[in-house]
Amino acid sequence: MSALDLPGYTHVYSGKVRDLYAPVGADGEVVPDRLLLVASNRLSAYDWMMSPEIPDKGAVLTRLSLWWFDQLSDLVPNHVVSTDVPEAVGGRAVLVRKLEMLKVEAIARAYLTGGGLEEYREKGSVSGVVLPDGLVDGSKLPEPVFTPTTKAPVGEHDLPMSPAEVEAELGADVAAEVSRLTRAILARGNEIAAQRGILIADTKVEFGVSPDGSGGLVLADEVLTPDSSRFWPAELWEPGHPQPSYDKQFVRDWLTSTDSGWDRKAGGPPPELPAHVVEQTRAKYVEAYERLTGETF
Ligand SMILES: CCOC(=O)Cn1cc(-c2ncnc(N)c2C#N)cn1
Repeated sequence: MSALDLPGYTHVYSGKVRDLYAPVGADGEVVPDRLLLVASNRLSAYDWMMSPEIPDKGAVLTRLSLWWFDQLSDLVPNHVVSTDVPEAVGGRAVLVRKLEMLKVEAIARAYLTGGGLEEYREKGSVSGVVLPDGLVDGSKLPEPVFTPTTKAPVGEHDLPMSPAEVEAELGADVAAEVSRLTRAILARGNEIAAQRGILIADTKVEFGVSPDGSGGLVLADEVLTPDSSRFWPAELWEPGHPQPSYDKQFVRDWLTSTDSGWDRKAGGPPPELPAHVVEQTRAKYVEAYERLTGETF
């Protein structure tokens, strides 16, 4: 991905679908306590970057994340400073407080699938939490479970962290608070989402602390979006097999159909997405936003 030339900002880092910039002062120095978090229109599926991009995806997910930060403000403070951002990224960027980020991917699961299901099938537990017998793909868990991972370097996979490893990294008190907050955020998310026809199977949040050590945990990054979480359509939930993705199913279905001509196992990149798949996918992001927030995109 080529970084944008944003007057007044310098590019810091690019993830798969989002980019970080730092504001530069009139003196040409980087402003030390702010960052610009930009959501692209890029879509990742099956660990490949899709082409073309999905129009408005960045703006929809930015507005959804801002809405969730507000819904969660009684639970935890957040890093949002302002949406007064350069026109080139208007609507899909947020000016945030620069924090010292915890070196733990704070993941909570309300439904069992993916890596959590694999661990359960091996051990009867996930991240040290023993689960009831007989759970299957898509089973709802008795309550959300904290299943943290490392923050792996680019190109490597995040690795599960045991409770002891999390405590060694964060200290016992902060580890307990990160676990409590992550589970509370997912529980709150599902209280709201389930009423609007969406199940949030799991989510990844990130916390930071103020560089001067003042205050407690601050919720950062993005929150409860289809990029950081598994969104499932509630009306199609049926434990016992992989659930359809709320937002990525059109892409997955087309890529795995004969129409695409793609052989995922062959290891080559996927073909360009056809216009109808791009449009249907955009519509699902807008639909998720409008159903959850009650606002028109
Ligand atoms: C490419 C987008 O960034 C990330 O994926 C994760 N990330 C977040 C930070 C961060 N660093 C300091 N302060 C913050 N408020 C944040 C935030 N959010 C760095 N990487």
